[in-house]
Amino acid sequence: MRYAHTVERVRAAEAALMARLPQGALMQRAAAGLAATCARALSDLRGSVYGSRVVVLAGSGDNGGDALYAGARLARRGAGVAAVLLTPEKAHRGGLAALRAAGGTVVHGRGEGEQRIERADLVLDGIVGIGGQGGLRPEAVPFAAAAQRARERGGALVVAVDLPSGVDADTGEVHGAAVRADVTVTFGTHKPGLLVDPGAEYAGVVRLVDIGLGPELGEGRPGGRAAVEALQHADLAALLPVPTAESDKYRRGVLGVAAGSARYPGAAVLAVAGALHGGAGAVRYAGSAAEEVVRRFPETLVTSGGPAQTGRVQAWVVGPGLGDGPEAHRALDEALADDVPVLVDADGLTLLAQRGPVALEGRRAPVLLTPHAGEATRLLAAVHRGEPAEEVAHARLRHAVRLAEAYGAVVLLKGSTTVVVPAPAESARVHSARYREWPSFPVAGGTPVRVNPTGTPWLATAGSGDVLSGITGSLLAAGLAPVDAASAAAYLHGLAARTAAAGRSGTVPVAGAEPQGAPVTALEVAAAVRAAWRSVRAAG
Ligand SMILES: NC(=O)C1=CN([C@@H]2O[C@H](COP(=O)(O)OP(=O)(O)OC[C@H]3O[C@@H](n4cnc5c(N)ncnc54)[C@H](OP(=O)(O)O)[C@@H]3O)[C@@H](O)[C@H]2O)[C@@H](O)CC1
Ligand SMILES: Nc1ncnc2c1ncn2[C@@H]1O[C@H](COP(=O)(O)OP(=O)(O)O)[C@@H](O)[C@H]1O
Ligand SMILES: [K+]
Repeated sequence: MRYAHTVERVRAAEAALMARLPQGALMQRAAAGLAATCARALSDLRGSVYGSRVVVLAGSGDNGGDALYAGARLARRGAGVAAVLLTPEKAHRGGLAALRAAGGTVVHGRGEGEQRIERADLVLDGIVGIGGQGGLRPEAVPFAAAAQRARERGGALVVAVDLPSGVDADTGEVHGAAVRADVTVTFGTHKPGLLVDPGAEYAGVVRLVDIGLGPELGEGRPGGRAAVEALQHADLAALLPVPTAESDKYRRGVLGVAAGSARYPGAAVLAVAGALHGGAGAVRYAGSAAEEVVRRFPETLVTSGGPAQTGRVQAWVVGPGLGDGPEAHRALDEALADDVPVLVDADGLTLLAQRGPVALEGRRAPVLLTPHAGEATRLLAAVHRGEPAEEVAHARLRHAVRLAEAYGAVVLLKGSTTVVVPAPAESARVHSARYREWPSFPVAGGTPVRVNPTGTPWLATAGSGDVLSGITGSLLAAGLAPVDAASAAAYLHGLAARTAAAGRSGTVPVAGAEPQGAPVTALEVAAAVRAAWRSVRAAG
């Protein structure tokens, strides 16, 4: 598992650790790790550190201190290091003295600073770290723009110190200008903003430097004190159900799928495709696309009636391609009336938004909502004001938490970074009538939010969401807890798309890297789940 902690937690852990260490020890650990990463990158880029051109952008806090000390270490190895001080009178004194003692220089004036940046091999972004508020301040913007020009020219590598300046450490939100980095060297633990878009996109490849904060952060205990966590191959291998000698199709899980309509039969086929590849022992389909489904997948048990006419299932997927007619309403009602976990997606979410959270009241078994940003907007409009979809996508952690709170449901919010939020505890369940203030992220005392590390923009293709619903439903029917089912399905789905696009299995996701290969269709993603599953088990 990869864990990320909020600024508040990092500060508390840092304070506890610093009390036992000599002053400045943590900063030296951070600077040593940072300089080592930069030295490796410079060696790869130009063959050696000696003679390379490095510019340090240093703000007024300890983030600037880290960058200046790292600059000093690079200068001692023969790099030409120049520092641009954003507020010279407040620059980190120890770091600046170390840089000067190692032969580094200070650049004066904006023009010279920009020129140096544009000619640099490596730019260190130490403008602001976890002490930052909002986007970059105006005085920093021209230097960030110069760094971006240097990157685009293909010359310079931009390395962010702890996190890209201007990115919100706790949420990944970006308000205004921010630095775009190729590599982010982060200290002690990941910050949520490095794992969630848009922040994750600004961060590029993230390298973690261990500075000894682990025990203070509760590492080693399940979940520790993390606000966000991301599954890795080994976690997934432990979660995926594997049949035993005693298994039969019922024990492996029977999933009900209520999807598709005369107008959208394809959604039914795609949801069933995802379900069959997701490992259910059997899939029961209920709806008016029964003929199309059985023609394409003869192994499906079908009825043209609704969920109430279907035999027993261990979980329902309801919504993809249902439309909004009376049959669609009936399918949603009947699925929600069954005392098993229910995943509501697509048109099912639009119908649910018309009714609001009250439609889920009285249910005991879990509900899992899987909206994209537009559907999330509609669901939120039922309880509060509907913010535009772009705003939901831009602040995805916050909005997914709001949705989970408002509907008392597990929420998987799809998009460039898919996030999975656990349902709030019963006591914290808030409904529209009592709604006064939105909860803020992270929910105090809450379980970590899961973020999916395998997503790829190749998934932005019609019907791929239906496939995800099917995979998730299968894992729900197999008995996985909803958060596990949702996050494991998102992981497999992303990996399957990468595998299908690249034409080879086992592709391990690399953050910040350009997508490999060629376009894929939703059905091909479903078919590639098998290869993804194999690669996960091989690694586990
Ligand atoms: N925690 C740990 O374990 C360790 C932490 N370490 C390091 O310390 C870093 C945190 O240092 P920090 O606390 O000094 O804050 P930091 O991020 O440098 O910001 C400082 C000042 O920036 C300003 N400013 C604010 N917003 C701004 C904006 N948008 N745009 C521009 N400027 C802005 C504002 O100053 P003001 O100008 O208002 O006085 C603010 O006070 C952390 O990220 C890591 O690198 C490691 O050394 C070792 C272990
Ligand atoms: N830019 C992107 N990067 C990564 N994944 C994406 C991106 N855009 C969409 N996706 C994924 O593609 C799928 C699309 O689902 P959805 O919006 O429901 O489409 P549809 O209704 O056509 O099936 C989701 O799993 C979503 O997370
Ligand atoms: K920074």
